[in-house]
Order: sequence, then C-alpha cells, then structure tokens
Amino acid sequence: MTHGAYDEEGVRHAVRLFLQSIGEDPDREGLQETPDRIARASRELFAGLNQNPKDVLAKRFTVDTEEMVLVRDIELYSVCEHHLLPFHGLAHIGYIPDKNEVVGLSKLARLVDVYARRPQVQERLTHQIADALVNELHARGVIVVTDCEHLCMSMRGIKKSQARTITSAMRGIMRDPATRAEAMQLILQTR
Ligand SMILES: Nc1nc2c(ncn2[C@@H]2O[C@H](COP(=O)(O)OP(=O)(O)OP(=O)(O)O)[C@@H](O)[C@H]2O)c(=O)[nH]1
Ligand SMILES: [Zn+2]
Repeated sequence: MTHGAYDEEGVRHAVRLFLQSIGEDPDREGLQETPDRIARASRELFAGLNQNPKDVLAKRFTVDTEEMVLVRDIELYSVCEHHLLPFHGLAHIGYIPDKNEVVGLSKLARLVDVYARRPQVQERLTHQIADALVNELHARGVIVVTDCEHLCMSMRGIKKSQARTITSAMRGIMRDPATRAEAMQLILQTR
C-alpha cells in the first residue's frame, strides 16, 4: 500500500496475524472484535500523521502584549516508535508572540496532539512543537518542556517505572538566560 494513507482493512489484517503469531486464537469470543477495535483506535491514536500544524495555528488574534504566554501541565499521550508502547506525561509550552499575534490557548494543546499522535520519540516531539511555533506563528521565543514515563521502560525491558524523561527545546529569545529562567520558574512553580 502507499505510504501515508490510513488503511483500516490493513490494520485489521495485521492485528489478526499478530494475535495468531503470539499463540492466541483470534476467533475466540473475546478476541473476535479486537482487530476491528484496534483498527478504529489506531485511526485516533495515529491521527496526527494526517494533520498539519498550520491548520491548528491558522486562527490568530491580537492581544496587547509581547510578553510570555505559558501553558503548563498539558496532558500528553504518545506512542514510542521503537516498541509501539505508550509514553505519557505533561507538556509545558511558553512563547513570546510576535506583533501581538497569539493563538487561542487550546491550540497549544491541539498542537501537542498533532505531533503526539504519531509513532514518536520524545525529543522529536518536543522540538517539532517548538519549531511549529517559530515557523507558523513567528514566535520570537519558544520553550517546550515535556516530562514523560515510557511504558517500554516500565512494563518491560529495564523495568524502571519511576524514571521520568525530560526533554526541552528553546528557540529564539527564549535562549536568553534571564528569559529562560523566568519560563523555567513558571513551569516548576509549585501548585
Ligand atoms: N531517545 C529516546 N529513546 C527512546 C524513546 N522511547 C524509547 N526509547 C529507547 O529506545 C531504545 C531502543 O533500544 P534498542 O536497543 O533498539 O531496543 P531494545 O533492545 O528493545 O531496548 P531495551 O528497552 O533496552 O530493552 C531503548 O533504549 C528505549 O528506552 C524516546 O522517546 N527517545
Ligand atoms: Zn520504546
């Protein structure tokens, strides 16, 4: 099949084969609908493959500020591209708008989903969010910090369920030490 299109029938077929290959009976009652369920769930979990960050950030409005806007504790659910197991945690996004151009706060959370709903690695997810805010919104400065647990490290392999992975991306004037420190303080502030 061609790369890029979502092939629901292909997913159903692959899941049935997978169940057989792990020694299960795909025709037993509890599993009969599983290929279909996974095909529907995967359409949602990997929807970001067919979404463009441009669309999410298209609607702008003006607020009389060129100061930092920061939304923290955005829930994040993604899937690691190595094991196709979930990694999940929080994303914190701060940006300094250009010419008073801002987007609705919910769009920052939508932007997270556009990139999280793909087979991912956390580092790429983090810098893709930052780059979209620079490239599409022309933000003068951006900070993105993600803080996640990877199930491929918790439930298998090295089995370290307490380990958190934190990755960050700074762009533009957010690289300035004082600005960066202000953003980090807002992110780390106790509730
Ligand atoms: N850098 C990075 N690594 C990740 C991410 N998600 C999972 N990994 C790691 O990707 C690596 C894949 O390593 P491999 O040696 O190819 O696979 P593996 O034998 O299954 O690795 P183990 O998990 O150590 O058993 C593992 O060390 C994972 O912990 C991520 O988002 N970023
Ligand atoms: Zn993994």
